[in-house]
Amino acid sequence: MGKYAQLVIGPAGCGKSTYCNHLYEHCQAIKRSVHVVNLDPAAEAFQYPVSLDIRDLVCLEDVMEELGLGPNGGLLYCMEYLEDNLHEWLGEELEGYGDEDYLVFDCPGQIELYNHLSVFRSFVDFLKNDGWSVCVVYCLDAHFVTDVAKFMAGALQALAAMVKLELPHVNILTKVDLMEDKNHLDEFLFPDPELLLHQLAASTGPRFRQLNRAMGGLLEEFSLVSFLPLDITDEDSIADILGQIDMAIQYGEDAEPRIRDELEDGGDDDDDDGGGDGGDDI
Ligand SMILES: Nc1nc2c(ncn2[C@@H]2O[C@H](COP(=O)(O)OP(=O)(O)OP(=O)(O)O)[C@@H](O)[C@H]2O)c(=O)[nH]1
Ligand SMILES: [Mg+2]
Repeated sequence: MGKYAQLVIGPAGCGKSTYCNHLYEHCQAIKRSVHVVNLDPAAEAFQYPVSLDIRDLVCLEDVMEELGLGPNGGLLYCMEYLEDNLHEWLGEELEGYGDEDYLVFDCPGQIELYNHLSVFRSFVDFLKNDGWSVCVVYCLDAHFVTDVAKFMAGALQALAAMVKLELPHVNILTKVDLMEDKNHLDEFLFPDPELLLHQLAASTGPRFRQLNRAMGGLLEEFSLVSFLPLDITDEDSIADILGQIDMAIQYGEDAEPRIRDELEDGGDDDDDDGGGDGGDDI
């Protein structure tokens, strides 16, 4: 069936790890197997079971202590260390995973890691070469939609990651359950640059008009920036998101032929209860 992965990225504290945990629990409930990988060398506690952990390779605390670096410099060092050890460490770890496996990479929150450094580009290139179909899941906190200027900045960051990583890409607006007023939510989920520009003009001085227009034009030209809402209190919300990601990476597309092949091979299935009625063609 193939090997599939999500790379969950986004600004600090936007809800990446919460999304990973929520997705893990949803998959448990629907009996779908996923493995969550911690790629944050500074992470301390997890709500999900960690299948693979960057801290087995490099840990922020040790780096800060041994090299006398601060938290930001230390994190950059850790991620560059990961980049230098992709083949040795990740390659070896991934040998334990194969066809039909689904990994979810919970990444650290500094956006310069995606936009300024080459580590994530090298990381996804490595996964692609190793046969993984990867979808980038870009998380943005719903508080970004309380202010048009903030939203534009967030959408442009998402666009930059999209362009930099060149992968199937899904944007998620997290923490929607915390929004008091959801009346204007749709305007941000499917942003219309013209409308946003109009609102932006009301909150910024006239000398920014051209700059605002250029940024709006950029979003319009790519017409790629739309968001799926994540409300962790609503199970349908995570199911919809997973469905969109499945479509983006064509997860399960060849599942049907596999079932057919198994039936043609005699189909002496071990467990299933009432599944065998007829079964001539599916
Ligand atoms: N109500 C609500 N709280 C959330 C949601 N997502 C995250 N939070 C809270 O926001 C805080 C940060 O969430 P995390 O999931 O740790 O965010 P993160 O993006 O993994 O953070 P870093 O890894 O540090 O960049 C935590 O207190 C979460 O409980 C959400 O969808 N709804
Ligand atoms: Mg996290």
